Amino acid sequence: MDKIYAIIPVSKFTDAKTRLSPFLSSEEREDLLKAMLKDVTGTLKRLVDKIIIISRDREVLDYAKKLKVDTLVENEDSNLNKALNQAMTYCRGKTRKVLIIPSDVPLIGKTNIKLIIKQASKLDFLIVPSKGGGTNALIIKPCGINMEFGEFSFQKHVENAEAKGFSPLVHDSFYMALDVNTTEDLGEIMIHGKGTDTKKYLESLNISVESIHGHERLKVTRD
Ligand SMILES: Nc1nc2c(ncn2[C@@H]2O[C@H](COP(=O)(O)OP(=O)(O)OP(=O)(O)O)[C@@H](O)[C@H]2O)c(=O)[nH]1
Ligand SMILES: C[C@H](OP(=O)(O)O)C(=O)O
Repeated sequence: MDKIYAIIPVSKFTDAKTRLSPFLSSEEREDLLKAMLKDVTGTLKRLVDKIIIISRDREVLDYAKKLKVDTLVENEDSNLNKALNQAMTYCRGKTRKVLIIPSDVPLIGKTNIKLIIKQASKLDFLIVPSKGGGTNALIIKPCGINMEFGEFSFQKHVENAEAKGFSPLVHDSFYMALDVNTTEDLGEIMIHGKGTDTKKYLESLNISVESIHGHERLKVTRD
């Protein structure tokens, strides 16, 4: 099968996952991101030919080396889309496909990754939607479409693919759609995250989850 490199963009450790404040402290959010990165890279290992973490944060790059994955130092004056373009430009000529995946999707699982790589082997575009209209995975040729991560990126990426004549394959998966941004997402990890470092970390904080039938599905608390 053709070569495929995974690209994981990571902004910074300090004050990461701001939407989880104040439920988690800044240090706890950093440790959560480290646990999620461990789960994501552990799942991808042996399923892709290379894993590249791109970041401007020296601590992130040092942690990536501890996870025994490759690193790219992100250009200054960058942002998420520029970082991905930088990483894909690096991959051009080295691999036929890239799998772009965020750091905050600890439940992706090997079964899903094997399936989307197989599905995408004969296609130029595969996308995994996230809740809230985002994108939780893309498999494309390096620089195959413009990066539109941000507001409602899923639809924008599909439109960019269609404009290039790619028939977009949408891989619909609850586990791959779950990027951890809100307290309720932490509840989903407590329910579905058996065996993950992310769930183990949340348990260490004495976080628990109850099913409620109010305006939210879950009540997430900590001692
Ligand atoms: N390399 C790089 N990665 C980024 C950048 N901005 C966001 N990311 C990463 O892109 C992925 C999705 O971003 P978000 O879900 O917004 O993550 P976040 O910015 O930590 O979350 P919030 O602070 O709650 O918005 C995560 O893996 C982030 O670490 C950036 O400027 N450069
Ligand atoms: C970066 C963004 O993530 P979200 O803010 O939707 O979690 C996206 O998926 O385009």
